[in-house]
Amino acid sequence: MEGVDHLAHERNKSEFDVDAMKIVWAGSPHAFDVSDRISKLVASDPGFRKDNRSTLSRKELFKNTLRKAAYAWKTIVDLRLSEEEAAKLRFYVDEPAFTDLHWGMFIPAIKGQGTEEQQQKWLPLAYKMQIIGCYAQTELGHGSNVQGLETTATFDPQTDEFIIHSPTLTSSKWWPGGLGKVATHAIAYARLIVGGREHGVNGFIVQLRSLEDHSPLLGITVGDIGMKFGNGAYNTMDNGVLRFDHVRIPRNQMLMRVSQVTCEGKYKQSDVPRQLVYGTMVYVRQTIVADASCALSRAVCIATRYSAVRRQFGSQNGGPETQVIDYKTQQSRLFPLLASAYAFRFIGEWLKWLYADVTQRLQANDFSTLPEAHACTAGLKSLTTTATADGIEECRKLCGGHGYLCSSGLPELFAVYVPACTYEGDNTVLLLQVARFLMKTVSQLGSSKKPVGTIAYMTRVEHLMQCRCGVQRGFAELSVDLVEAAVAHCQLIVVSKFIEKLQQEIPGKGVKQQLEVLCNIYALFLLHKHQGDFLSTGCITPKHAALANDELRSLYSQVRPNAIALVDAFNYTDHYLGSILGCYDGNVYPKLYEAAWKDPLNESVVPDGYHQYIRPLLKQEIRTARL
Ligand SMILES: CCCCCCCCCCCCC/C=C/C(=O)SCCNC(=O)CCNC(=O)[C@H](O)C(C)(C)COP(=O)(O)OP(=O)(O)OC[C@H]1O[C@@H](n2cnc3c(N)ncnc32)[C@H](O)[C@@H]1OP(=O)(O)O
Ligand SMILES: Cc1cc2nc3c(=O)[nH]c(=O)nc-3n(C[C@H](O)[C@H](O)[C@H](O)COP(=O)(O)OP(=O)(O)OC[C@H]3O[C@@H](n4cnc5c(N)ncnc54)[C@H](O)[C@@H]3O)c2cc1C
Repeated sequence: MEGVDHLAHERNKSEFDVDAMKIVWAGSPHAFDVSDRISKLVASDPGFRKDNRSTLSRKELFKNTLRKAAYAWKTIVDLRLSEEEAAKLRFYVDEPAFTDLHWGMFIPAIKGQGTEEQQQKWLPLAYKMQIIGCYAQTELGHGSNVQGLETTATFDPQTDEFIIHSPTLTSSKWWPGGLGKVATHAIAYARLIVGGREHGVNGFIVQLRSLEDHSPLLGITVGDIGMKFGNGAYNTMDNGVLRFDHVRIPRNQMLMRVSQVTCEGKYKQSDVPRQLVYGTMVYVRQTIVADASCALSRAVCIATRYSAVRRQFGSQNGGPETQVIDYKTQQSRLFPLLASAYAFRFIGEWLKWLYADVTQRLQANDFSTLPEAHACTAGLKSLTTTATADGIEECRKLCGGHGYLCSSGLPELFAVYVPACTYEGDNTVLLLQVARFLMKTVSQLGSSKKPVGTIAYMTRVEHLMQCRCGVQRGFAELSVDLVEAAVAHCQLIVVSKFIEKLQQEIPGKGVKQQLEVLCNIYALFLLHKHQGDFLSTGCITPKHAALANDELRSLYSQVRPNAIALVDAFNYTDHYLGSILGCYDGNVYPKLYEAAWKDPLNESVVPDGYHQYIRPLLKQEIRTARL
């Protein structure tokens, strides 16, 4: 039944103002307006169609991505979209592409690590896309260990140039997105060598391809690294391999905000900390946290709508069967994910604020909050991406068999999302950074350096004061426990920032009450999941644990009538969701049926290969067949 809203009865049950919740989710009325307008613009333009990705070959898929990126750019220019609107457009086009790295890493790297002069030269070219950049840090042999990179940048005072070289196979750059087939330039990370002395890893702007015919420049070997996990999915991206054979670049193409090399061959270090060379990663980790809530909310929206449509068992007197969303077991798997989507939204918002704050301080040469910003971005990136990847897979299972169909949107979402647990820092490696920060803080307890911000609570934990002397010993031996401690620390940040959000004024009938229910679910679900730890450390009693479980059950019942409205508040178009199971009107079965017939396998009734392989089998002629 086209045009009928099969979820209308669910929408009528909701007890809060959905439009007001949409504003809370978007962050502000302005952000809602931009997001709403641009998502509809993309959804209504056939040029941004994406429902055929899983059936295209890699070459077709990639060419289609190039077309879409060019079309998106034309739309941005023709409609004179602002930077904010353009970023939203790329987001709603929803296809990983070289442009993510150009706007998301290449430009931020120049802004963060380039001098004023370098920014003036390179940024206008990059903003107009007259050059296209990528971020070439990882090598075949080293990704996590940035100090272990092998590419060299040796200063030649005779010519005032750097010689960029890949001395070994393992020094080949490997993975950078956009590098394989598109980027004209890279920020390449290499060990800086001046006058025979090494000065650590630094970034260099290196031109890779001709701006006339796109052919690789002298000394550059470059290509794509091959197919990745999943059909379609991240294969729209040209992750690349790159080797340098004594490639010469002018001296002023070393990014020189953190350290400089003069034409006489003198190395100078600014008074900014060396860690600023890692600044682009801090920036991107923060955007990844903000994106986690988008990916998780998308999966949750699909699973929630479908759970209200799907019925199994429980028919009485010939009446309808039970909606699967009414099963307590379904609720206990789904609603904590719904709560997590909201929790991650707010932690993403807070992290954006923290990042803006640290950036402002850095500009004023105040570096005091950098370690906390690094720990928060690293830890929250790890926590939210792990939970989101696991959450998407759980949503697929919550949709039963149909969740496994590409038309559910969930397999592709998982395949695109799961590398977020690895890129921008392997999640375990990042948690070890948080653990290092926590241990350093513990060792300083009782000194004049008082912990502030997200670690202020440490002074209130009696036990920590007692163990502060021994923390620098046995880090590696205790790393498994330390990683768990790092996760707990990050969860504490998420919960406390959710609670802080609720202390603000939140307009709209019933909106705050719904958020309170979700916040309680988020916190109590964690307590339930880790009750062993809480009980064994004496933080709670068995009675507390039982009470938490009772409360969770009651909270799930409170969410149930509002579940559909809570996912409607994400304001996702059917185009963005890309899921038959999650479509707004809930008209799932006719759409699934229709989609099946559009599969290329159904183009002919008798398949290609029948005469060659099936008929000889059936006729027992397999021995004489030419296979
Ligand atoms: C369709 C949607 C589009 C959305 C668009 C969004 C854009 C996003 C695009 C997403 C696409 C993703 C593309 C992926 C890109 C990449 O993956 S780029 C490569 C990323 N690589 C990594 O993340 C590598 C991870 N490794 C590291 O970060 C580091 O090497 C390390 C693990 C931190 C260790 O470094 P090392 O120098 O050995 O450090 P330590 O000795 O451990 O520490 C020294 C001190 O420095 C401090 N520190 C470390 N890192 C930072 C930092 N980033 N900032 C500030 N400080 C840092 C560390 O804490 C130590 O401090 P002290 O203890 O005080 O000494
Ligand atoms: C889709 C995708 C896109 C990417 N895009 C880019 C890009 O644009 N530019 C770029 O430069 N790079 C890019 N990368 C590379 C990415 O940043 C690295 O893969 C990532 O940093 C992890 O490093 P690694 O591959 O060396 O993992 P490894 O460090 O080799 O990890 C392997 C295992 O070892 C463990 N491990 C490693 N070190 C430690 C330790 N000290 N203690 C305990 N365990 C440890 C890890 O936890 C992991 O389980 C991309 C990667 C992917 C998958």
